[in-house]
Amino acid sequence: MKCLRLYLTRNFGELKQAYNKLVTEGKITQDKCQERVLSFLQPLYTELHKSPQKTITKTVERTVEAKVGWFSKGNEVREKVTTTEIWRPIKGTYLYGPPGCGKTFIMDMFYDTVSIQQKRRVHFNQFMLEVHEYIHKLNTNEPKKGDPVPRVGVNISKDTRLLCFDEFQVTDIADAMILKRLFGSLWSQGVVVLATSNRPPDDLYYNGLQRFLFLPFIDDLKHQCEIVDIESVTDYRQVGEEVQTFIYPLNHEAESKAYKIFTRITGKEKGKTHTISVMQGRQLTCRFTADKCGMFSFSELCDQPLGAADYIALASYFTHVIITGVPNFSIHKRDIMRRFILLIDELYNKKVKLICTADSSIEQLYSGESGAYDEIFAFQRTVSRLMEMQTYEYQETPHQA
Ligand SMILES: Nc1ncnc2c1ncn2[C@@H]1O[C@H](COP(=O)(O)OP(=O)(O)OP(=O)(O)O)[C@@H](O)[C@H]1O
Repeated sequence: MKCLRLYLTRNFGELKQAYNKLVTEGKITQDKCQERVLSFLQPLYTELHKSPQKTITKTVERTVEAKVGWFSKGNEVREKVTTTEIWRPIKGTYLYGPPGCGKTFIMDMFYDTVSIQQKRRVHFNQFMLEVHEYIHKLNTNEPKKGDPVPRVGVNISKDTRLLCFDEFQVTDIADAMILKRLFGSLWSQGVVVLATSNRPPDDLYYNGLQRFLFLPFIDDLKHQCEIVDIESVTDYRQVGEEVQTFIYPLNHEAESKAYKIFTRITGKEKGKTHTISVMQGRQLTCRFTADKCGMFSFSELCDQPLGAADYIALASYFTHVIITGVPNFSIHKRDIMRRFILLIDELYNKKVKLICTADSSIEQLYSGESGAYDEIFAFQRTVSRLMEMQTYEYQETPHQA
């Protein structure tokens, strides 16, 4: 418990100094919108270094018991007072804006600069997979203890003071239905949330099923976090120099190029089957692989019932992925498109080197349709990422298994 009590005070402006250093060293371009976000984050940074880190809370549980006996009158009220230590509550930050403008970069800088030990930075999809696995475990091991979701929150809070989420997005009804209870529990324990997202809170789970049940979570989010719009239009992913890893249109030449690239990467003409483990004992069979390079048809990856867990396993194992036959997208095949968006997110997060053969150029893969609000937004991020994945800079970034 002692290590939780930090008696540090940090210099105001430390975050800005870290940013200025990167500018001076020529590693990044000075950006007014990012500097404005830093000024919003500075109070959170300062608060996180103040002591005490923990505070005592009192919970009073009242039960009413009927009096039994000849002379009993009415009911008896009993009170049980429990005192617990929680993190001192601090308002978090929800940072949103368009793809590629540096939200993750700012959050990572914040995360690296904060010197508390009880911090965790995680991709939102990965976090929710872990939460569902945890719920499953509690339901199996402690079936009589009631709703497992708040207990998951309390357990997470034991060693987490600051939770940084990259890419907060809600597309799954299973996630949408537990977020209020999960985050309610985290916030009641004083956990601070810092999240990045492409969408303002009011647009989360925009066309989702039973959205009315999700809306109370949005109110809580706005109450618990400062909502910050980065207000930037710069997409830094478009700036880099490109290498051609997106081959189009689909024809015999494109296909033979894909095989040549496989041979160049692996030194082998033919691939063999390899099975990788996914969560909860599931396995994913990859038909054409050599070393850490896997070649897949688009339909093998996106026209099958695969999800985030499969794509995370894939992106963790392979350093290079070749996808053949990426089609032009349409809202009429929404599931296929959503899986592709998810797949690219995970490959990008782990810095997997991606080679695709496709119907058309990255910019022309999806032209948007009326009523496809969610998809148009989400696909903008995919386009931005596919662009960056073609740059020399990305190609030289090590795989993050
Ligand atoms: N000021 C800057 N100067 C140069 N490069 C930058 C700057 N800010 C961010 N970048 C780079 O731009 C790329 C995109 O940044 P980042 O991933 O943070 O964007 P994002 O807003 O989180 O995008 P998305 O919404 O798609 O997740 C990264 O490679 C990052 O290092």
